[in-house]
Amino acid sequence: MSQNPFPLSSLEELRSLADRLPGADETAREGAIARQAQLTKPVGSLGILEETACHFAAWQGRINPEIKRAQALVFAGNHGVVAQGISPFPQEVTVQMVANFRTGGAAINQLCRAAGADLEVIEIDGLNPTRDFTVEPAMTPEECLAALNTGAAAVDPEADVLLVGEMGIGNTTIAAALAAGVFGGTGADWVGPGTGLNAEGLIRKAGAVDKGVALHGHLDALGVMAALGGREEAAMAGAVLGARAKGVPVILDGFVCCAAVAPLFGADPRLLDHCLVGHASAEPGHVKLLDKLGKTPMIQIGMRLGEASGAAVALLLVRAALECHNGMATFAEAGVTEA
Ligand SMILES: O=C(O)c1ccc[n+]([C@@H]2O[C@H](COP(=O)([O-])O)[C@@H](O)[C@H]2O)c1
Ligand SMILES: Cc1cc2nc[nH]c2cc1C
Repeated sequence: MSQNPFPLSSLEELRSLADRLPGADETAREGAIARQAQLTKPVGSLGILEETACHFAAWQGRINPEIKRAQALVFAGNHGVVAQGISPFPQEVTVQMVANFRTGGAAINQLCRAAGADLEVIEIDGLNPTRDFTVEPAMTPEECLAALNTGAAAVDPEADVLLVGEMGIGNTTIAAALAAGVFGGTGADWVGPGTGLNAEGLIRKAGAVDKGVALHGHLDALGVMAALGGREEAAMAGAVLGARAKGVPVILDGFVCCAAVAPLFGADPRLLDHCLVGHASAEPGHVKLLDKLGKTPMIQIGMRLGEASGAAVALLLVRAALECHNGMATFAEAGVTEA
């Protein structure tokens, strides 16, 4: 296990970071798989609950993983590209929803209570909007790095799991641009209605993504993160890496969260190995993006809210998975005849 490499001093460091970050504990994973085979159920009959328990064993480094402290981080940011008319909501909704998170009135407050997670909301750069990527790079590499380091620093090393989410009017356009910038394709391939954009707006949104990709799409995955991304997206990428450095498994949220970490995958796919994807969002780009990232979502229940809500619902299933894994009797203990 290596030293905590944060704060990073340049985005370039991401290229070799996977070699400096801890990997999975394969002995713990094997032990968990062996335990699953001995529990009083036909092998495989608990479906993804079994794989989930083994994932947590590998990334917590113990055969019997536990969740005492679940940390949910919601990063908030604003985006210059809203000037292109790509969201039905005005930019001031970002700060208003941050206030709603703080007073406990948002969906994520209720879901964190239901799932037993502690919520923290972090406004990146005081919600100062990025620049409009259809005109110029959204961020300088230095601004992007600052947001990434903020995200990495926010992770509690005592947490047993991290849920990652965001709030930012316009950021489904950022997500589409990041997906196109990292994996190719046109704006139309990656955009969707987000918070409820109409058909005319969708054409503008796809056009904005195409314009941004034409301007900045020649850049590599890390260049794309700064030029087409957003501050809360960079912070989410940083939190995912900070969690890896601190030995904390991660549950990713929807389209925006997964697009935020796509540049990490572009730099080195191993950087996402400790992450589960909580759900498949109804935003149409998400399922396509998960295919590119090689990730299977835990659930698909038509959610498309963001703010870590899908990750919080998935945490309920992770808790169910670990209760079974740790609490069930083996065939030998229960005196049940094996196949
Ligand atoms: O991540 C998703 O799957 C997702 C899908 C649709 C909407 N959102 C949320 O909606 C906001 C962005 O939507 P928009 O239409 O303003 O781009 C932002 O605050 C996200 O949290 C998020
Ligand atoms: C009301 C509202 C709540 C949200 N939560 C995450 N993104 C959001 C966007 C809007 C518009």
